[in-house]
Order: sequence, then C-alpha cells, then structure tokens
Amino acid sequence: MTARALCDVHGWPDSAVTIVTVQTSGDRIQDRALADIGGKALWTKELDRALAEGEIDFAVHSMKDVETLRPAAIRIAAMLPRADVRDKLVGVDSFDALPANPVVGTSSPRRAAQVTRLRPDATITLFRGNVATRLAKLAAGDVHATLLAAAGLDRLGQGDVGVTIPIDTMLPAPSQGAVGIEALVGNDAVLAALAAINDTDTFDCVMAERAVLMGLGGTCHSPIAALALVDGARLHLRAEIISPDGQETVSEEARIDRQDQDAAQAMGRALLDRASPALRSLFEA
Ligand SMILES: NCc1[nH]cc(CCC(=O)O)c1CC(=O)O
Repeated sequence: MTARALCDVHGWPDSAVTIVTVQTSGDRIQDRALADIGGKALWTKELDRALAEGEIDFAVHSMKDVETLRPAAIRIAAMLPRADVRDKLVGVDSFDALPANPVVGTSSPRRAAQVTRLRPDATITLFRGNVATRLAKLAAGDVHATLLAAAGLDRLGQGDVGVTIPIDTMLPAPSQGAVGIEALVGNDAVLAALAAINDTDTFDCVMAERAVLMGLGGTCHSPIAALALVDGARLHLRAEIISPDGQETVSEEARIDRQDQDAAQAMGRALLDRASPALRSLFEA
C-alpha cells in the first residue's frame, strides 16, 4: 500500500521501492498475552534497529502497535488514509446471541473489559496468534466468539468474516485501523517523499488519540479506548477507560482543535482523575 502510494504520487517506477520483510518478536511469540511479554516494543524493536542501521529507509507499522513514546531519532512521517476503525464480533451475530456464561477469546484488556461490561456472565480466555489461528480455534469450539479489528480482516481479504460492532457499543483502540510510516529524523529526502502521501485527517486523529494515551500513561495492560473523528475544522475526540470487570467506565468527549495535542493529553489526565483508585492503579502515570 505504501509503496503503491509513493510510486503513484511521485511518478516512480514500481522498482523504486524495495520491500524488506522484517519479522518482529510480536509476530514470533504467539502463545502469551502481549502485556506479559513486554508490550508494544515487540512490533517496533526490530524495525527500529533496521532503520537505525540504514537497512531500510522507512518502516511501515500498524499504528496500534507503535508505542506512545518513540525514540527521539525516529519520526512518524506519514499515515495512510485510515481503514475501518471498528471491531468485529466473530462467531455469533450479536452479544445478545451468545449463550449464557459465554466464553470469549481475546487478549486485549480493552476488548475484555468492554465485553464483560456488555456480558457480565462472560469468561474471557487468552486468544492470540494470527487471524487464521484464531479463526481455527473458534471453529474448533474453544470459544463462543472472538473479536478482531475490521481493518485487519479487510486487509487479509476476510472482510466477510464477523459482524461489525458499532462505535457506540465498543469504542475502538487508539490508532486502530491506521497504517503509519516512520523514518529517521534528519533523513530529509525520505521525510519529504513520505510527506507527499500523508493523509492529514488520519494523522491528526491518530496523533490526538495517542496524546490521550500519553496523558493516561497507558500501556497494553490498560483497558483504554479512544477515537477521534474529523468534525468540520475540529476533531471530535472520545475516550474511555474501563475496569477489567466492566463495572466502572470513565469516559470523556470533546471537540478540540486539530493539532491541539495538549487538549487530548489533558483528556487522558481527566479520565484518570475521575477514576476510582483501583482503576487508576492500572495506569503507570
Ligand atoms: N497486534 C494486534 C493488531 N494490531 C493491528 C491489528 C489490526 C489492524 C488495525 O487495527 O489497525 C491487530 C489485530 C486486531 O486487533 O484484531
């Protein structure tokens, strides 16, 4: 996608961009929750090293997997137009259609808390692995349902899998559905080439959602949802934190200026201020 966009916008031949596949620890380790194996650097460490050593000129990430705090030498240079931000429920047609005491597979603390809020009788079971592995576990009857990002399914040509969950039922993860491209600070030619393919709506929205995370001191242990949508000249920003048992939700909503990351960060702090001590303790701030 990124190579295509670059060649199209700059009139380069297809051969101008060479794709180097870098396997990350996040891809390799499939049997433990991300929270237990060191969090998001799992998807960036190897690509950061390849960037620093000049093996690659830029790195393409699912922004959802990119830590809030990045090394000073690395810049988020561009984002592609955002895909579907929503989650999908796979296995049943609705949360109501689940049997009593359902078993739902996910290892996302956000999805686990949101599912438990909707279905307090649910048991959440750890579910990782790639999409094919998860769908096989579901087909084998290990769980009644699982949740996956619509964007990931669409990109795998599996857009017909599952039922889309409305945003008001399940606010997505910060950065969900966005692809971002990072390059080294100081590599001006590459940064300029990437700037030409940046989708500013996606960039501003995702940066605001990341600022909420910054204000919260959130990690992948933390049940956080945030979504910004362009609303005229401003952003409509929503965020929530949820206790793992689904009993406590603190949410905030505001219209902010497009690049007002301070306001977004303040929203993150406001969520924490209003949370009970138990919920607050899930955050590092
Ligand atoms: N490591 C999880 C991850 N990171 C990005 C995606 C999907 C694409 C996206 O949300 O942008 C997924 C899988 C999922 O949440 O179902």
